[in-house]
Amino acid sequence: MRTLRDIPALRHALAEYRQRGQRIALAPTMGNLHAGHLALIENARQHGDVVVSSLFVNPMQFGPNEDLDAYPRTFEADQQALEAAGCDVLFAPISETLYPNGTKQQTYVHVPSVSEGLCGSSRPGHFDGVSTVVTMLFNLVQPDIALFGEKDYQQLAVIRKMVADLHMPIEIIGVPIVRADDGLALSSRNGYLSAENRAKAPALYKTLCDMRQALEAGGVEFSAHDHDYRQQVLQQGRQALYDAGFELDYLELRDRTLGPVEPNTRQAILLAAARLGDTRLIDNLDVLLPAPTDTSAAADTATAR
Ligand SMILES: Nc1ncnc2c1ncn2[C@@H]1O[C@H](COP(=O)(O)OP(=O)(O)OP(=O)(O)O)[C@@H](O)[C@H]1O
Ligand SMILES: CC(C)(CO)[C@@H](O)C(=O)[O-]
Ligand code: BAL
Repeated sequence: MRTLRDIPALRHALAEYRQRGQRIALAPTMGNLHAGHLALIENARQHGDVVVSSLFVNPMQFGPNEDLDAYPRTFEADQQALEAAGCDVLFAPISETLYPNGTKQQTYVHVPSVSEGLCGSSRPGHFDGVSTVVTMLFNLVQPDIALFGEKDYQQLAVIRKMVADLHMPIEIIGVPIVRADDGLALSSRNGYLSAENRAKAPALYKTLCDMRQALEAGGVEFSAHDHDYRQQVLQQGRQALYDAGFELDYLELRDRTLGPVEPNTRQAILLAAARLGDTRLIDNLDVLLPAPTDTSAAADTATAR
């Protein structure tokens, strides 16, 4: 694996692969790698001929009171893990390489609508930082394919929209969430959890699983497609997280494009962000809502009886 820190070396190395007609797959990361990141590399190997990963803790996507300085940096271990996983090129720039004029005067990419609400509300400006640095990485690497984890579901949706709106010739692949044995979604920030909070953390996924079951099955008095029933399940989920010791940022049910759930929506997704102490965790789970009751058919049946 080649580790490259500057732009000319990266461009030179990638031009060689491109000249040979090899398809380049890019997996961007912020380092402190775990099995979730390695699943991106594994998928990149399946979809491309050359695997490029980037490791950059992007200052532009951190808010002023967030954990930029505390973010775990484990470069040597990450390098070894990437090499063992079959990565061909690691691009690990320093901040001045990507932001020679700092981040304040930086031209930025804003993806409207899908970057608003959810994490966009809790972390103002976060997705502008993500779309901007991902655009830079796309311009520098010019990958054929890029891989992102479904754990950061809104981020994936923002990148898909940016790529579509700006006609970037890149196939975006979402990789399913890799979880610990107890269900907790792997995340670099899990390392911030105290032993006590790590023991509480799986309640986030468990709550989503309980809610999925309730939403898919419906209630005794309600059709599972009933708006009030869904609100009741969401309220119970919020209470369950509160009881488990979480402070909730959001817990929402959306359609899979992150639009609102409409009466005929079936493919939905539960999304949550919640804090245990200072640690902010995110998770999501897909839900297949039952088909709406066909009232005209029900009325016909009733008349027939
Ligand atoms: N558990 C996971 N399963 C699948 N993909 C993941 C998982 N965790 C992270 N990823 C993906 O890896 C890529 C890099 O993410 P990042 O380096 O921010 O790691 P992270 O563990 O999500 O860190 P953080 O705690 O900062 O959110 C992103 O596309 C992200 O969605
Ligand atoms: C996509 C990304 C590498 C951009 O900094 C980051 O947001 C992440 O690690 O998910
Ligand atoms: N995994 C998304 C990067 C971030 O939280 O800043």
